[in-house]
Amino acid sequence: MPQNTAPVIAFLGTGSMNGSILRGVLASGVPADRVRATTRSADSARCLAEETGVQVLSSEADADANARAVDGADLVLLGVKPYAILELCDEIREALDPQTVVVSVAAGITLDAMAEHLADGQPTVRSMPNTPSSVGRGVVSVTGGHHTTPEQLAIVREVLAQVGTVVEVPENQVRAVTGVSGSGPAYVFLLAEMMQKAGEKLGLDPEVARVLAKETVSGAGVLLSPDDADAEALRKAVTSPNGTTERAINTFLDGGVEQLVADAAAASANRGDQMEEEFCG
Ligand SMILES: NC(=O)C1=CN([C@@H]2O[C@H](COP(=O)(O)OP(=O)(O)OC[C@H]3O[C@@H](n4cnc5c(N)ncnc54)[C@H](O)[C@@H]3O)[C@@H](O)[C@H]2O)C=CC1
Ligand SMILES: O=C(O)[C@@H]1CCC=N1
Repeated sequence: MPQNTAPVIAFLGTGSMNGSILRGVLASGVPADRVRATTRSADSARCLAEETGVQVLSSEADADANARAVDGADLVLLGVKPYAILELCDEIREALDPQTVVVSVAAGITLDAMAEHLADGQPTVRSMPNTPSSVGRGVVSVTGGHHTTPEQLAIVREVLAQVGTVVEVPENQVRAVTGVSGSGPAYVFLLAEMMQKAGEKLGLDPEVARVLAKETVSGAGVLLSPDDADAEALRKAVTSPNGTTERAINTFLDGGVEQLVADAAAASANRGDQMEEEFCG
């Protein structure tokens, strides 16, 4: 993305997820002066500003912080917790330019609910990103709202492409995206935690077990990185007939791991549905 034409982006609520996208956007070469951010506390605003060089306003220190941050922005990324998204829409509604595209990264908040809390005709996008965005290896879905033009959606896609792979899905599939990739990094980290514990049980020093587990998961991730990489083929390359890995894989499969992963993804998706009912009515 050419630096002088980069859209001005405001990140409202810059914690784990919006912070990951912010760091990824900056790492891709978007200049810090094209970006603003808000957090709740003055301390976190100061830390983030020092780390990134971006102007960060605190909503605790300045009640107008969010409204001020969206002034002149082309894109606004809403990154507060789901229960607070619609309140934040109310807060910034009058300060938004009619052309500004409002992108929510929240689970369980629908495009219709956002539209009800913004001015008529305000362009909106619902997205479901994940935290590897901070290292440019995120994967994120986008769904355009009723008033979002293809050109506006293309700009959002272009910005998010700086932090990873972008897919477009209909809104009724965001629940499935959440179950696979939104929550997904946590599944992989859980596996790494369990591999470390297993190593300790097998008698390894905890630090050695930590390094083995962490490097195995991250190294396997690198092998899976090329576009044409195939998880099944990579697994088979480790699995010698009647060897050690075959015994381990069969232990996973006999223990019902496939059903367990499907159940976990469905539980995440179903919680997204529940949140829609709780917060969007
Ligand atoms: N953490 C993740 O891996 C993912 C999170 N999400 C979505 O991202 C959103 C945020 O989640 P996290 O980043 O995990 O939460 P978080 O708690 O780390 O971040 C929320 C941030 O919002 C700030 N904040 C709260 N109220 C504010 C206000 N009125 N004005 C300005 N800043 C305010 C907080 O200080 C905090 O920095 C949620 O809606 C979640 O559904 C989506 C995909 C993945
Ligand atoms: O746990 C959550 O609700 C958020 C949404 C997807 C990942 N983290």
